Amino acid sequence: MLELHGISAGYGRNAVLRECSLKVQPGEVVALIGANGAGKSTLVNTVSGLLPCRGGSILLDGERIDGLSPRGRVRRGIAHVPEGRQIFGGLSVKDNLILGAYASEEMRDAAALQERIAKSCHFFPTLQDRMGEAAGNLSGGQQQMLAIARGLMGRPRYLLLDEPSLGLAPLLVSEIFRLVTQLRHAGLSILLSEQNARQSLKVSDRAYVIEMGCIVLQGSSQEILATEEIAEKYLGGGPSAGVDPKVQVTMSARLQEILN
Ligand SMILES: Nc1ncnc2c1ncn2[C@@H]1O[C@H](COP(=O)(O)OP(=O)(O)OP(=O)(O)O)[C@@H](O)[C@H]1O
Repeated sequence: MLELHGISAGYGRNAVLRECSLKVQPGEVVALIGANGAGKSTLVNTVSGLLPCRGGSILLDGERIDGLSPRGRVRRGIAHVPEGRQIFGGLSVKDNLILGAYASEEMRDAAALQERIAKSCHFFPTLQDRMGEAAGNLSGGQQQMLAIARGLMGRPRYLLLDEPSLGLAPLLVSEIFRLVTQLRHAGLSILLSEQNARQSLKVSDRAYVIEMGCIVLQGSSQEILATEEIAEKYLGGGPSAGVDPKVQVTMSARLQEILN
């Protein structure tokens, strides 16, 4: 199990996360939902070690990992698929994948590496066909697939997906959420950070809502989907909503921004 206990983190004088606690149990998909700037990426970066904790602790299977380097955490089975894909556009698809195995011994064994690439691309046949191409030539959706496949190269047990649907066309967004379910069936436990609240609640078991660096609500995703306040803030209408579009127009700009 991955557990965060009272995590605080920030940038310089900007304290962002305030005593956030959260857990991902084996086999679970857990959604972390919140508006732009709520602190989702900061929390995910703190789990993967890109950002140090200023307080609290992170445990994996009961052992503290918050003192480990990002590489050490990859070795313990945590992969981070960052917001914005962060692929290397000038490198080939294959080289981007190989970078995902940087923490692994298999980096030095060509046959093992090849096998790892094949396994990581199991869900992404398009990537298999475009191994030699520059990653920058891929579409946004394909780049997101590549970022996820690169994460799988570390053979993770826990996958941190930061805003995987961001900037994608609606059809691809649905594809990404279907993929989350497939990855879960393949045995991965997933922390899914998303602004797309409705779809992430539909594919997750449990969810946490983060506002201004604080976890303000947690529960089963079904419960949260049915919560009036959440429906109004994040889903564009009440839970029973035969939502009148005229009512939606009255919602604040901030709430509109995070509608699906
Ligand atoms: N590198 C940074 N330096 C300083 N402040 C930052 C940095 N990254 C994020 N912040 C600030 O931390 C707060 C939380 O940002 P964060 O990116 O974690 O939010 P988010 O919920 O992931 O939203 P988004 O969807 O915009 O990424 C914001 O106020 C943001 O301006």
